[in-house]
Amino acid sequence: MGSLKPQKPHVAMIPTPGMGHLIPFLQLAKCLVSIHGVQVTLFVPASETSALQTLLSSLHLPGGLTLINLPTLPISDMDTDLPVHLSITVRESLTFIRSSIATSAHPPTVLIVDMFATDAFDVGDAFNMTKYLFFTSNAKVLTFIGYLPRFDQEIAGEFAELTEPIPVPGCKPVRVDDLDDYFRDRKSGGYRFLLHHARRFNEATGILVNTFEDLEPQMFSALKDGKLLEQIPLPPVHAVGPIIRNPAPLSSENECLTWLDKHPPDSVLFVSFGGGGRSLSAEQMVELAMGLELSRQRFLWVVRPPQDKVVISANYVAESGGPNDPNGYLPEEFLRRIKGKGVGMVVGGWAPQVEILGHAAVGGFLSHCGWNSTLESIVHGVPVIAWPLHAEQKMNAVMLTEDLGVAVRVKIASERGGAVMGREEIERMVRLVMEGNQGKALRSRMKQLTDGAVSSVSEGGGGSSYCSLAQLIKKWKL
Ligand SMILES: O=c1ccn([C@@H]2O[C@H](COP(=O)(O)OP(=O)(O)O[C@H]3O[C@H](CO)[C@@H](O)[C@H](O)[C@H]3O)[C@@H](O)[C@H]2O)c(=O)[nH]1
Repeated sequence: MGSLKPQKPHVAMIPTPGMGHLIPFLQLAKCLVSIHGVQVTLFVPASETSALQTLLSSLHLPGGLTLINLPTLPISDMDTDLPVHLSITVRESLTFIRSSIATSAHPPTVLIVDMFATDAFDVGDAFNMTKYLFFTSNAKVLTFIGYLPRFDQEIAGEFAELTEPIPVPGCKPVRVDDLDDYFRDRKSGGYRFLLHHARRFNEATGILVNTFEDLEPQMFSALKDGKLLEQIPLPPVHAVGPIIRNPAPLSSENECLTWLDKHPPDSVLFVSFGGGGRSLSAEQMVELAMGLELSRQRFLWVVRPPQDKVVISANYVAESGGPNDPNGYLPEEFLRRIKGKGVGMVVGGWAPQVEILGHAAVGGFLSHCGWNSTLESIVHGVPVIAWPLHAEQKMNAVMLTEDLGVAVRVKIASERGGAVMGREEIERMVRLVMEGNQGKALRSRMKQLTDGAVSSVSEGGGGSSYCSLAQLIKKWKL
């Protein structure tokens, strides 16, 4: 595990697979090493995805950060609910992690795990480590999940039968429609695993959250008030964000960035549904394509194969998990037209999202509201069209639209995949954000959040997130 100066705290970090969890873990690790002088060993989940390989190969690892690749696991018949998949992957890796720590010349004394990796607390206990959780979403979602064990005991039937929103202490009540589908069945694997981890949250000495206090001021004043913690058994919560990937030096060879260079400020809508957890149906993708075209706004769309397999026409079959080539699942005439007019660009697979959002030409983001994407749009001052798909994304969309006023949201029926959102409605939302006064108002509110985000992590300005992390590390050095 490399050499370790005795005075440096050594931290082991255990993320779960999936770019939305791995990217903030890698970034926190880099920040602990480069800014705070901590030694970090991070266990990288096994994954063959090209996105992960690209990310890892582009990383400039600072001395003091060691990555250990976890072995690929022979897991078959995996439940499709994400919490199950992530949790089992961690459980199956614990023997490897345990022996890796046992044979380390300078064993880590602090353990930081993902919200779906609380089973790794057993390893922390075995080596007498101080245990923390790094929660890769926001404080509101953390509080909701922290409250779940108690609420689970209090309700009798299914969540879907509740006639009122869920009254979570310290936050605005949460509507059942804004929860992931596995909340509709309390016996589902997704629900049971989430509850299992929530019950273990308070084994941690503290929880680091990828947010900043000025973004969720009411939440943090409630969390600092002892009364909330009497109702929700959470350990101390520390806002340490926004922790997002640093932009790489702009590459003149990247086709997305060179295309953006040709367009005026705030004139391009960026469209992306995240790191690959879910995608739209084939039918919905065609409506989105047509809606974008009808809006007459410029767009840059990162497309992924549709969720389902649908025959759209005699020569066009959209197939789930198919290759990342948009020609395979978007109508040929659409691709030809937008290329001819130069109004849009469609790329398959993975794009440099942070660099794109930081480009002056980008003036709006149609997003699934994954928390990393949300933080990246806040840091770069880009207003959002919220199109949440699963996990806690609907709660994030509520925060962006109802609490912060920096987004508009698509019709909820289409988020569930139960109804297809038509091209005219999509056209209307795109125009709302990209044209006129409403778009300007959203953009100007977003820029105010940008200022708060940047100052919270500033070292010189004594930002709140910078100081929270520095204080924790001081304790680890004792
Ligand atoms: O083409 C792409 C697509 C994604 N990204 C990056 O990948 C990350 C994606 O993270 P996120 O926006 O959070 O989406 P998911 O991958 O869907 O994230 C999962 O994890 C998040 C953090 O817990 C949750 O908020 C989400 O709901 C959950 O789906 C971001 O940093 C993006 O910049 C790229 O760089 N290029």
